[in-house]
Amino acid sequence: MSGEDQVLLALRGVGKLYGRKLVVKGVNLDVRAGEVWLVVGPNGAGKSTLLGIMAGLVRPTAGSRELRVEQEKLAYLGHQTFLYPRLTARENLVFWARMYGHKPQAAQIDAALERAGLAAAAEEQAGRFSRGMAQRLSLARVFLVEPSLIFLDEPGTGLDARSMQTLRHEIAAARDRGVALVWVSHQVSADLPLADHVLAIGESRMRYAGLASDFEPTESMLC
Ligand SMILES: Nc1ncnc2c1ncn2[C@@H]1O[C@H](COP(=O)(O)OP(=O)(O)OP(=O)(O)O)[C@@H](O)[C@H]1O
Repeated sequence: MSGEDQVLLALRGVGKLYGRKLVVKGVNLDVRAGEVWLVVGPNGAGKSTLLGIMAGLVRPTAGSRELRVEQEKLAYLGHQTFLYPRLTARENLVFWARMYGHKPQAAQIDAALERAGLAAAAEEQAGRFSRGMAQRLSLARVFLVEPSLIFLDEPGTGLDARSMQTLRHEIAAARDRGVALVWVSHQVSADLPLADHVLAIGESRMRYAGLASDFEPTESMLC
């Protein structure tokens, strides 16, 4: 399979205006199977907007987005967890898996809850969860549906060091299965070792898009 064949998502000249405000401009990007992209930039740079465009949730006002996998193979986790508060942790996972057309085995759900550190809270309503527990359940949901392309917007929000470690393992395992992952992060130095590519945006424009190993962040790219 050639590199071009493996492209799961292609952006060409993508831009976004909110009213007259330019938020994203001139983004070109190919995301290939097995790549982990870290999206970095200062607050308000347009990272979430760009991730939303990639995930098909925000319509760009310029350029094109070409998705080369089925929509059902995408998984997205934004700032909101979108859990069902009246459903238990287990029921949330089962419901979500079914939405994606899966018939999850009880053992699969148990394993996902265990990895998320939620085995003891499996039968509790998600609405009672702390921010960290809710985030862990949301992340478990993302990995459970076996997507080809994952978008995570600051997935470390609310996670303690151990959960962050689990998340990094999940990301590495997904990458090794050939899953592509695009990840907005504020913890650049901690997260960079897991990324093989970096997209840096600042002042609405693309500052860098390429190999993580060649990325030399400047102060203005990060804050
Ligand atoms: N729906 C919207 N309508 C109008 N303006 C918006 C909307 N969403 C985002 N913006 C503005 O677009 C700019 C970029 O926002 P965005 O959330 O994409 O940046 P970000 O880099 O993810 O920021 P942060 O690091 O703070 O999360 C901000 O100035 C924001 O206020």
